[in-house]
Amino acid sequence: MEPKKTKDLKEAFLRSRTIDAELNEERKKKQREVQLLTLGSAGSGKSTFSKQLRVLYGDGFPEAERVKLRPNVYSNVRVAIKRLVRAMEKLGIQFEREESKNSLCFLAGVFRRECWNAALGLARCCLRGLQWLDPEMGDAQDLSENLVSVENGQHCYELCADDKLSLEETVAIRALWQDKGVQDAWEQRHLYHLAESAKYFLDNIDQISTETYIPSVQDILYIRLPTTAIEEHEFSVNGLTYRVIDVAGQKSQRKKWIHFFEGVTAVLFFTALSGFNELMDDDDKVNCLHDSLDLFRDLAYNKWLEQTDFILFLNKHDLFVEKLKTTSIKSCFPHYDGPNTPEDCTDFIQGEFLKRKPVKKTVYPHITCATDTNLMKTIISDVHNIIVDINLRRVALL
Ligand SMILES: Nc1nc2c(ncn2[C@@H]2O[C@H](COP(=O)(O)OP(=O)(O)OP(=O)(O)O)[C@@H](O)[C@H]2O)c(=O)[nH]1
Ligand SMILES: [Mg+2]
Repeated sequence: MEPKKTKDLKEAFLRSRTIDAELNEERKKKQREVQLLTLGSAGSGKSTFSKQLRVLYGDGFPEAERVKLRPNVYSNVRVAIKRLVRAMEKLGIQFEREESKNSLCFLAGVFRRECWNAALGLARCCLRGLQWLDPEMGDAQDLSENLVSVENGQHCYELCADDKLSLEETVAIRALWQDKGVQDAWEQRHLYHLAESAKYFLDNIDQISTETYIPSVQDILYIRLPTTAIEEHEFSVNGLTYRVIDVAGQKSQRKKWIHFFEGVTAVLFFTALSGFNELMDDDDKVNCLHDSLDLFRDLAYNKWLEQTDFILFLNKHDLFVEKLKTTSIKSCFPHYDGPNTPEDCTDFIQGEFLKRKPVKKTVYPHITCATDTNLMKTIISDVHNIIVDINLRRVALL
């Protein structure tokens, strides 16, 4: 019979070999899998980046999927025209043409229906509050967050997402968009909040209102639909599995982000360069770029992200270049005294971000236009190489 000591040794050896094999398998799996957390203010381009991954490495939005997004295009058109008209009131701008008032009257009926929908949304929130009184259903925090997001107009994108744009509505919207007063309000959009893609959709109102309209991939990239719940997407990119976590950028939603800090391979931080002369949608006292800089600093110094590298996307560069033709970044950075060229201004803003990180933290900046698929293909390929590097270092430490 085998002595007990030898038997124990054999068993211990086998156990250790199994553990080694499991660790090896785990390491290999980790080597192939990266967790990417997209962070940044509302509207900075986080979801558009995920959409580009889907275009380039996923199913590319097949027609059946694109049809489903048609109501979102209509919703963007309605929200845009409503905000433009409201801004005219606020800015004291008059319609150029008398007939525009009739168009507005007609649309007011549509907007009223929307108000009913909003009231319905609030009623649903109240119901949730009542459910909270019963400890087994919902929670109070959920109620207050929903109320905040209704107040911020976050839900209005979903509330006016009818599946049809009637002929009368199309005619009225087109007439208003062509009115000089509305165009003046568009020119002054930095004074209130309006999605930049408004022009893209309003210019194409004739095409998108046809019965046979199916949004193109480009249309989908331009749709503005604020993220309201954390979304996870998985893509296979050059042999790596990307698990991308897309969060809601609104101020009221940011406290939820911390739950996703653990196990992150890299943070993809998005900022909208063009926000330098804009106010936030959810806090109209705060400049968008200043908010983004503060947010970046808070995250770069966050102790849970101490070991995590950041990839910084200086996004909406196309809109930034356009704005610089008429506006100086001095409105945002009064101490800036360099030339107002896109190169100098981008360099300066990049420097402002890099100033707001701990010395030891690695941040990889990229200048991007998230709606441009060709450009993003190159950017994602560069970012991929960085992610491979980060991942190799991370796995070596395991
Ligand atoms: N012109 C232009 N538009 C962009 C760019 N990046 C994003 N957009 C548009 O900006 C809007 C907001 O982009 P999203 O990707 O939804 O922003 P987000 O960061 O996910 O916002 P939240 O979900 O609210 O946190 C969309 O209408 C996009 O089409 C860009 O580089 N250039
Ligand atoms: Mg989003």
